[in-house]
Amino acid sequence: MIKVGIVGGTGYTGVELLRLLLAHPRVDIALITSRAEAGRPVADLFPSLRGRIELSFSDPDDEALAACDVVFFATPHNVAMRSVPALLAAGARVIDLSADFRIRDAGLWEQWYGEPHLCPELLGEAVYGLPERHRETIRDARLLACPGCYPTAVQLGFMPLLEEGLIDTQTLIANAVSGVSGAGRQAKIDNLLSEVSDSFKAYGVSGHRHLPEIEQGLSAMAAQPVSLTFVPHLAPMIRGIHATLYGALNAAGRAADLQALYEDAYAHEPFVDVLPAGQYPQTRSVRGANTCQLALSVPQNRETVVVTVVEDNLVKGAAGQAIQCMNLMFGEDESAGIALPGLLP
Ligand SMILES: NC(=O)C1=CN([C@@H]2O[C@H](COP(=O)(O)OP(=O)(O)OC[C@H]3O[C@@H](n4cnc5c(N)ncnc54)[C@H](OP(=O)(O)O)[C@@H]3O)[C@@H](O)[C@H]2O)C=CC1
Ligand SMILES: CC(=O)N[C@@H](CCC(=O)OP(=O)(O)O)C(=O)O
Repeated sequence: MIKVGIVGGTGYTGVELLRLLLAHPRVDIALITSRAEAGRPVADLFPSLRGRIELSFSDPDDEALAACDVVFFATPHNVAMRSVPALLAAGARVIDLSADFRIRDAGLWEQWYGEPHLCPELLGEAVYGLPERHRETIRDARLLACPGCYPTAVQLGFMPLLEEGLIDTQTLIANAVSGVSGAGRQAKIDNLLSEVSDSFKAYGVSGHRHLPEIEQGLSAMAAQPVSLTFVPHLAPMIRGIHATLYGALNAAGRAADLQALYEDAYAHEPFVDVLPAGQYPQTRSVRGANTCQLALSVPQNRETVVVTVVEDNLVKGAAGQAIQCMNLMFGEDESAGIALPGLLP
């Protein structure tokens, strides 16, 4: 059995990890932390877990966490990097759902996250947890940096086009929409029901912290620097991300069978589903599932390709993808515990 610790068990991604890991055949959850709820039974805070878990929340404690085989950090950024060196030194492996180890350049990280990075020497070792791109290196990772929710959708959507060199790398556009759970579970006036319902807005247009992470990943796919216009939006739904991606096709792209390209590229991926031509993915279809669904469209002028992508931000965008990586790291079936259909048809 894999002995698991979760830091940040009361947040949205933390409880999603719990929901999925409790159904995992090879996982034993040893520790779940919360500073605010220390001592309280987990099932008392989350009644959906009644009868499924006996543990109570505990205060984060690196010594206790170090006895786990793997520790998940479902915490805001600037938290995991305080504990990771000690946990790795003690032999534990770490899967960080936050942004602490996603950007390889410490200076760029500090520019976007506004604090000095506490262990820049580990940035080169951290493996970016996008299995569709880094499956083999994930297997050997001690330190796994889970991609952000928007970055997962945008990178999976553009990947085959960039790897094959079929679009202009300087004019990429991603319009992406998130449900409110993407902002976390802590109380914020902006996220009140009365603020977000019956409303739709863009935010972070002049610069969102996911931009450098996405450009880093896309540039590696294209083997040259890419430039992306990234516009995130908030929609009145709880879960889900919908991204609409635009790429200007070059001559090779205009001549290619893009539907076949995507179907072939993702044919053996358990969690990427390319829809038949003419269909468009909906967030409701992947709610609760570790699935990224996408569709290709080429408007009649054949100048631009449009890729529409959906995922559940808390599953393929966070906890599900983290477990997919854990399965790879521990030699388990990649789909163990996460082979779930969406909650709605
Ligand atoms: N929500 C989403 O859709 C996604 C989120 N992520 C990332 O995952 C991480 C968690 O997100 P989310 O679950 O939404 O966050 P939440 O705000 O919902 O939960 C944060 C959790 O972290 C704990 N925590 C906060 N500060 C500390 C600290 N200093 N030390 C230890 N524990 C702490 C909190 O509990 P307590 O304060 O009681 O200790 C709480 O359990 C973030 O980095 C986020 O960016 C990634 C992809 C998608
Ligand atoms: C709706 C909303 O506010 N979303 C968050 C991003 C989601 C998130 O948690 O960021 P990571 O994926 O990097 O962890 C935001 O825009 O900051």
